[in-house]
Amino acid sequence: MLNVANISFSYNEKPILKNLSFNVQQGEHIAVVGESGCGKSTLLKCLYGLFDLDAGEMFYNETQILGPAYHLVPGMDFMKYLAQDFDLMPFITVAENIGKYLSNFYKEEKQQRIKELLDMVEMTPYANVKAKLLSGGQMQRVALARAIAREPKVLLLDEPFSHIDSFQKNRLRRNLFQHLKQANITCIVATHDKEESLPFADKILVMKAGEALSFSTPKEVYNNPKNTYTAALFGDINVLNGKDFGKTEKEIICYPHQLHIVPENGTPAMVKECYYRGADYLVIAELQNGQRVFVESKEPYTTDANIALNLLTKQ
Ligand SMILES: Nc1ncnc2c1ncn2[C@@H]1O[C@H](COP(=O)(O)OP(=O)(O)OP(=O)(O)O)[C@@H](O)[C@H]1O
Repeated sequence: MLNVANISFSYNEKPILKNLSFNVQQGEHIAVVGESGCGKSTLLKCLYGLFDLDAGEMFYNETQILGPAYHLVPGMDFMKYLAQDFDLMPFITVAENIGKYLSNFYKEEKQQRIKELLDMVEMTPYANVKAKLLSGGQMQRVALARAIAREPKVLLLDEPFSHIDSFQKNRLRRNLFQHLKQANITCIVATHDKEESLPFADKILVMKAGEALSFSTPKEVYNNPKNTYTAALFGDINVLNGKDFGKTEKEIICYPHQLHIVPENGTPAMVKECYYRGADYLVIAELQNGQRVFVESKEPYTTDANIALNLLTKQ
């Protein structure tokens, strides 16, 4: 188990992490989410032992995670940390980069493992290409394969798919996260992308200005966001006055798919903008009090069309 207890950290006296605590069971997948600059990367670096904490403690089972003041070479050997820069060796091949930390003693096993990893990140055709000739997305895939080559106990990933195009991203995520689950590797991923946190994480840590706002399952965080900050991490949101929609609750946070356009007996609104999104349309409509709201719709609407809205929430 990874146990993080009341940790705080500052860069040059500027407080960045503020009294964070959470526990992660072996094999769990944690997504760390929050607006840019809230401290996600700094948290991963602290967890890896790259910095000395101002306060608090971190343990992996009985081993305390300590910073550079206690280690000649910072970083814990049972963990792998994949930073946003990939740090590949440019003049050796893709296969050699992936096998860099694998033992040369068992040559056949090493080649087999490299083959498996190349397959997983869909880089087999590039096995013999020098790393310096790869695109950013290809480098990121090789760096991912290298990070898990020796099966760490804990894997820390900072925006691991940021350079990978959407054709490959989803498949790659499924390949990687399934592999980590099967191998019982604990995985902590800093991400901006709800497609990465909601489907794969066991728990989501929501951070704001270095503090933990919540640490809960994706369903709980998404369905019952404690505040507009949390809800807005998953896309457009509406903050409605419940009374405008026949509810008693005063302030209601809802997503565009929870507002439905109905034929009649709804809250009147006028369409202002309409955007095609592939599977549906995002309609921006104005209520009679002037508030603009986001509504998901199967049909397109023209500007100035009069519509009626129904709010579907638990309240
Ligand atoms: N080496 C550093 N020295 C001083 N301040 C830093 C350093 N690295 C980061 N910071 C500051 O610490 C804060 C947190 O940065 P961090 O990179 O951890 O955020 P983040 O949530 O990962 O952001 P992003 O999502 O944009 O990657 C920011 O205000 C940043 O400017």
